[in-house]
Amino acid sequence: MESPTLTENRPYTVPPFAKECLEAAGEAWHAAHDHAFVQALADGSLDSDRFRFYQMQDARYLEAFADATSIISTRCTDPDDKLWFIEAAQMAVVVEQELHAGYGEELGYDADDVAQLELTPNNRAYQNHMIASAHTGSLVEAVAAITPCPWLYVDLGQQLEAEMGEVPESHPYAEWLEMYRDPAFNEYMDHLLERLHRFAVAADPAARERAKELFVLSVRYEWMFWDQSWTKQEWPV
Ligand SMILES: Cc1ncc(CN)c(N)n1
Repeated sequence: MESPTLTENRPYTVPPFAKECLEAAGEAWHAAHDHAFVQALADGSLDSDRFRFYQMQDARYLEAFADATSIISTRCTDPDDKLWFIEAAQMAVVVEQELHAGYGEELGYDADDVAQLELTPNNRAYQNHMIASAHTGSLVEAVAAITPCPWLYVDLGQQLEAEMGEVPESHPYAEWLEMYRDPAFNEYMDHLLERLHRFAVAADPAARERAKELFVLSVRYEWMFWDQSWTKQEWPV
């Protein structure tokens, strides 16, 4: 089935700059949706070792996402923007803790195991990319680098919902699938994409171009995150 990911049909507003970013990411966006890890996660055939690998790396990734959004909050001058990014950081930490509590118990790891985990090359590179953009980019660049994280998953959750319908209780990854199709994310996306667009309008053309590049890089890193979990990536030396 052709993924509906580049169409206009989303239950939240996609302002012009966000649309430009999405179009720039085109092929990588589709590739991330179509990765073998995602297909296996959706049809339930993914082995639990790969899922465990993904979840543990992801718990650490979400800590970096929370750090990046916290840094962005310090760079916002508008109090509503500041608060929104603080809340986004808080939400990422809460989600991470829920993942530990739920899948951690089932898959046999705890918060200490996650803390001691060696990050894969791809995870480390993605984290550094977000944190560096948050520190050194203009506001629109900083936000562009963190946007694919929620957007790609929300898009994927809604695409899978359209394809699969209700998730059977017996599905091994039902909780994960249910989480990213939660309609509460539509409001989150409205707020995030509105800010991305507003910061782009306030930026100069060169910063807008750089922001688009950072957005595309994050989409590529999203593909690489699935891939590292599929191959259980290790450092080559
Ligand atoms: C790597 C990654 N990207 C996105 C998400 C969804 N917030 C996540 N949990 N992990």
